[in-house]
Amino acid sequence: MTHALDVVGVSKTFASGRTSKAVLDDVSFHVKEGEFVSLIGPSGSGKSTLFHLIGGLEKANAGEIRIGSRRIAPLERGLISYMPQHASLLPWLSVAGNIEMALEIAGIDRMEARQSARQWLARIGLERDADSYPHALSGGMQQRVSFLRALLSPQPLMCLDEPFGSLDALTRQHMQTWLLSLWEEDRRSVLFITHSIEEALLLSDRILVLSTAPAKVIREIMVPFPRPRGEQLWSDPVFNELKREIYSLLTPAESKGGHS
Ligand SMILES: Nc1ncnc2c1ncn2[C@@H]1O[C@H](COP(=O)(O)OP(=O)(O)OP(=O)(O)O)[C@@H](O)[C@H]1O
Repeated sequence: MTHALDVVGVSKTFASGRTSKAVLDDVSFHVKEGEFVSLIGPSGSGKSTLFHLIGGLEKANAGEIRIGSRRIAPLERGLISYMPQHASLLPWLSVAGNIEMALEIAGIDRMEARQSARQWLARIGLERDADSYPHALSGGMQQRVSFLRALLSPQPLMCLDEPFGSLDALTRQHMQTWLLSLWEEDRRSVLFITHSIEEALLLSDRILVLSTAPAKVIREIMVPFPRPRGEQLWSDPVFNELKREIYSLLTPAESKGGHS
């Protein structure tokens, strides 16, 4: 079966002058069609670097990346839809204009894009902000528009790089349940970076835990909760067990007071 993404034996070392830093060491994993996979790992473990390799912004030293059935050439771009940590909306276009542009890039003609953008904005509760410019929106609203742009982009794989990292706790929680309900209606293949164990457990079908750099995948966790999911998960004992398990994988032995 063809996967949405295959990362096979990928290694990456950054060299600068005489020094070099190995960031990824023989990393392999895949994302199935329609699957939501999260990457969680210590700070500096190369999660964003992986996205840069998949998105063609950096070149791997070894290994292969396939999107769908296509092996991507080094530095080949445009094959994924990408949502960064900070909303990257076009400041000179209105909110509706930003969405229309994503639809037009996806091949929808201008008149239809105009109509469809308004309908989508209504679906995410932003119909009244259609004519505003991005700078006039709150951080959470900007991220909703940014997510919608990624969702409407034509590429089948969405790579979301800690999209809620800069939001306050309450807004973040709202955004998680919002994303979940939208994604559950229209299951795209997603690779999601997060630092939050709860967020990964709430959203994902599978979680890949990375080690410190040079990073390897040290654990794959199948998330067993049925969908649709909601805040009832917080009180599920299995949720708390998995949370503890991931936490202990991410916490180095010395900071737990043990010896390795
Ligand atoms: N272009 C680059 N040149 C040199 N070193 C780099 C470059 N990009 C990333 N690095 C280094 O690679 C390592 C991994 O960085 P990366 O941003 O991928 O980690 P991360 O897991 O996404 O971190 P965080 O969770 O803190 O966002 C870091 O030590 C970083 O300094």
